[in-house]
Amino acid sequence: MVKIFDTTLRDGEQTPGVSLTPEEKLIIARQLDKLGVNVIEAGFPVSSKGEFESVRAIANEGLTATVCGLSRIIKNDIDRCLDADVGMVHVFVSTSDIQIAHTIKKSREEIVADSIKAVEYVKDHGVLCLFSAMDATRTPPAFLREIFTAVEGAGADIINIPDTVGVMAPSAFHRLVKEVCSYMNILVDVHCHNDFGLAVANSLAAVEAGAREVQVTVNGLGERAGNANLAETVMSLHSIYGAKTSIRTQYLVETARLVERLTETRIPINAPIVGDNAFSHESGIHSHGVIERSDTFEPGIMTPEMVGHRRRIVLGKHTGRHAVKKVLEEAGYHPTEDQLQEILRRIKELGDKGKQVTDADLQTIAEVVLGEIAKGEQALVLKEVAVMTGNTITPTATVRALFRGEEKVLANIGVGPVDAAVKAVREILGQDSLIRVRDFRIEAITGGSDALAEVVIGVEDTEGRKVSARSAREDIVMASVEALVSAINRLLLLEERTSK
Ligand SMILES: CC(=O)SCCNC(=O)CCNC(=O)[C@H](O)C(C)(C)COP(=O)(O)OP(=O)(O)OC[C@H]1O[C@@H](n2cnc3c(N)ncnc32)[C@H](O)[C@@H]1OP(=O)(O)O
Ligand SMILES: CC(C)C(=O)C(=O)O
Repeated sequence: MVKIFDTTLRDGEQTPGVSLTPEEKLIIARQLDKLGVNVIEAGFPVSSKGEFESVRAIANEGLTATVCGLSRIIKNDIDRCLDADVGMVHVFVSTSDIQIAHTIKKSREEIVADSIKAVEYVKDHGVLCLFSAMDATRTPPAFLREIFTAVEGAGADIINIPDTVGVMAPSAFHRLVKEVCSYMNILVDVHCHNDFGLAVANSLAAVEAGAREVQVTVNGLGERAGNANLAETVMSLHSIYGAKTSIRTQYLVETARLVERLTETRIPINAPIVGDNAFSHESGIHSHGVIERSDTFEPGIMTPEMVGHRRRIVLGKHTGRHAVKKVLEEAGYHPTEDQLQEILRRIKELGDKGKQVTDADLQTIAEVVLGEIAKGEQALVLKEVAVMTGNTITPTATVRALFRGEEKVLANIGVGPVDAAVKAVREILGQDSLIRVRDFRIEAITGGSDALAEVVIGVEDTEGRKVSARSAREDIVMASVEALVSAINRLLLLEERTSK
């Protein structure tokens, strides 16, 4: 069993530009608990009043996970953690020569003595103590052994080997962790940074070498290039190493998207496990294989269902006949072989022009080729859009539309006119609407200030059905609203067709 120590709310929040409100931290903590992490490092209580309150709220939430607070080897830092009611205090101190000389500026003897005092003080208060030798991977091994042995003697429950600046190669980290495990009698934990993209590989090497706890963050957030990514580490442990963790993997995508939204840090489309493309296939040969049997072109030992994702066949320049037939059938169309070839030809024509083939494009092509134009009634019909913007007013949009035959007029504000208009359109659907905008891309397709703007919008419902649509206009607000309305109509139609 490998324990999962999540530090999204501490090191993850140290991502430059990210800062969470206490309410947002609590929401994430609840989700991490639902996911099943063993430890939630909720923050660094001494760093601010808000941070202290936030850690205390999480510690008193009645979560199953142990809630941990970070502390320097300073009594006041530890007191703030204890006052915040945490179940574990994580004390850390620099141990590498470079950090000792330029940050903490104490002798090694003082550092060892203060570390012992800090650990004893934590243990005197009856909570768990985790000790980190910061910059362990650039620390002389003999000094690392000296300080780890000293804090173990002082009562530490866990020691952590951080690769603070992410400089280890997996083979070297394996050797280091193995050596530390050979002389420690308590749980060995690792904390890897991703400066060379090796944080997950190093965490896995550490587990192979005997570490039984790994520190990770959702979406790999953290200082600089971030920490070991939780989903990648956990799924590698489960599916490749056959190791057990307490993680309920079916919540991995849900968790990643929640953190993406609250931290406003976008998950790359090709991110492993949780990225939009993690189980998407466009090329004809792959799609054909996957339609026949998914593990022809997927790992198989990890499926979308295992992580709460969905498999998608995406159409474009590289598409083949089998994929188009499958996607059309799922949308309720049954073309003949000739019609299928014609639809495929038109899709490739769009792809050759460098265009993304949206779901709305496919539907339009299919309806033209199958002679089914304008068959379905549009659920949402746009009547009027008005926007106000400027340097002294808050951008505001008013939208008048028919939604399922009922006329509605709604207004909203936004960071800009497009945002305000998009929000107003969403309001038309009602408060309970579970449709949300997932992708939004604006491109100028001609030059100059009168350029034609092309907008591609993707919307998604709670079932994970995704639909994209485009519009092109000189007016960027109108292009955005039209693309959104088109995408919403297509999604509502898809919901109707697929729930029959
Ligand atoms: C690798 C990591 O991620 S470690 C965690 C890093 N996270 C953070 O720093 C986020 C929160 N930090 C903060 O809010 C602030 O830095 C605080 C409140 C902790 C300290 O703020 P300030 O008192 O203004 O000090 P500042 O941040 O400029 O410098 C750090 C001080 O801590 C000392 N320090 C650093 N690590 C330790 C340690 N483990 N034990 C004792 N002292 C330490 C430094 O020597 C320096 O002391 P000095 O002021 O006497 O020179
Ligand atoms: C506090 C320690 C574990 C840390 O964040 C690091 O070394 O990167």
